[in-house]
Amino acid sequence: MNNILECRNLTKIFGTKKALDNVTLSIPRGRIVGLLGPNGSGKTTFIKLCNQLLTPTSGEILIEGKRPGVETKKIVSYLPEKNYLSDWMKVSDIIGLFKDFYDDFNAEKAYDMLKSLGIKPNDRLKSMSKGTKEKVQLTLVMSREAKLYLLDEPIGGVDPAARDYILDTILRNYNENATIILSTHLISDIEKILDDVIFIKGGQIVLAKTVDEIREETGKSVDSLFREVFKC
Ligand SMILES: Nc1ncnc2c1ncn2[C@@H]1O[C@H](COP(=O)(O)OP(=O)(O)OP(=O)(O)O)[C@@H](O)[C@H]1O
Repeated sequence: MNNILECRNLTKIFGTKKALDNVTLSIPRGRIVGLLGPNGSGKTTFIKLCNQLLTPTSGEILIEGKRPGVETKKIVSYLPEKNYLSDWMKVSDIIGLFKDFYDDFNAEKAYDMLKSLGIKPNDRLKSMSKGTKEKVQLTLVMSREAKLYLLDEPIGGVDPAARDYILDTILRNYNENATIILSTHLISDIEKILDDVIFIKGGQIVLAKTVDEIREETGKSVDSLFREVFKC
């Protein structure tokens, strides 16, 4: 099976709001995919459906051929848009927690990455800035040897100087057979690491191409094309 994720006619309706509207997609292994769209376009809804935090109104998602559930959670590493770690915890406590929870968690890798970001095992979350907490959370998620990483706004709260460093860290630490799907508004920062992009608007996919195709066909960067497609 070449695709790590497939969804067919996926629809999610909240009350009268169609957050996702008949989305059909295939995402291959070994790709870094940007899920890009304006506020309220359905990015978080899609990522939550992949993690079984929401259930589809109709249609289906298959991850390695299986519907989201206990089995898929073993191979999916998920970074939610909000910080869910308790403030009283030390970095070493959180690493212990991840080790207990996930068989594929590599604690040595996590400690190495955190060290290079200047974060110590005894540091407590409550003493950290929002951006530093985000770095900790992203490091933990990327320290799993997962097959699919779902990152919802991974660098939103991190200062511009640290963004490149974090993106390099992601690239250096992920296995090339795995796939990363990340949602972001910070397209110009992130486009250099992307293989593919998906533009989503009003819950519908309006474009799904490789970054090379976009550059060859339009002569534009992903950021410029995004600004054109989503001009207010
Ligand atoms: N629990 C909910 N109840 C009602 N409506 C919701 C709920 N969750 C999302 N929506 C609506 O569904 C649509 C898609 O929301 P979603 O959070 O997926 O967008 P997004 O692309 O992630 O936005 P942002 O970039 O602002 O984070 C929005 O119109 C939102 O208001």
